[in-house]
Amino acid sequence: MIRFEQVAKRYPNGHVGLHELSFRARRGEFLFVTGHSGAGKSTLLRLLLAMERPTSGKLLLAGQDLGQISNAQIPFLRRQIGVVFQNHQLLFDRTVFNNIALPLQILGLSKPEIAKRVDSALERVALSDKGELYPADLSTGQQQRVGIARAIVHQPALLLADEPTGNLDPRLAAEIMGVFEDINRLGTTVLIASHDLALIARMRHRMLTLQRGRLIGDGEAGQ
Ligand SMILES: Nc1ncnc2c1ncn2[C@@H]1O[C@H](COP(=O)(O)OP(=O)(O)OP(=O)(O)O)[C@@H](O)[C@H]1O
Repeated sequence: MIRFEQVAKRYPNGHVGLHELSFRARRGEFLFVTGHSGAGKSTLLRLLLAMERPTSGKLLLAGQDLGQISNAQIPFLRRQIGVVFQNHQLLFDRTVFNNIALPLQILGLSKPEIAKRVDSALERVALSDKGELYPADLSTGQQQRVGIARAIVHQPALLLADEPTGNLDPRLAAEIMGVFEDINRLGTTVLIASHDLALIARMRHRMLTLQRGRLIGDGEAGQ
């Protein structure tokens, strides 16, 4: 599903985001990317989203070469990916239902199809009864669940998350990680960038450790 072959990213100002990073992830895997601030986690995610291009090396996502794809192909690439942010970026003047529906409205799906998919996404994050509420009516953990529902509503093959539990207390953070595991069990590949080592260690998934743009560890967390 994901293949980094000696991928390097050097920013125009000379900063190096990644140094010749190589790893592969299979379809259906659950993996964490961890490392201190500046280690290259966000760079890795931005490369997968084609927000940045590799400076050298080869990066393949579902068989597509992200160093070579044209700008016109990028929207099609992003339809295969869902993204969860730390501050979920919900629209507070829209209901929960309409927040989740937004990506499907942009894709031009019919109203009945949108309703069906939003209901299914709400069910997957255990918020079926909250669709008509507004984000301000929800707790922080519930708001993050809405962010996850919005990220999976177009049924992406790959779900990326950048510090998705950064604002949550340990109990809620563990709960949100459980939601990611449920989604993964249904076949979605999940890649989460996080520096919460205590939480990651309890989850026993694959963990890639970056340090100053280099891969210094690849194995099961907590080992
Ligand atoms: N847009 C950019 N322009 C220039 N340098 C950048 C840019 N983005 C990241 N960098 C540099 O690349 C390196 C890796 O940064 P990156 O944001 O990928 O790390 P990170 O692990 O996500 O850090 P954090 O946990 O703080 O978000 C850092 O040295 C950073 O200064």
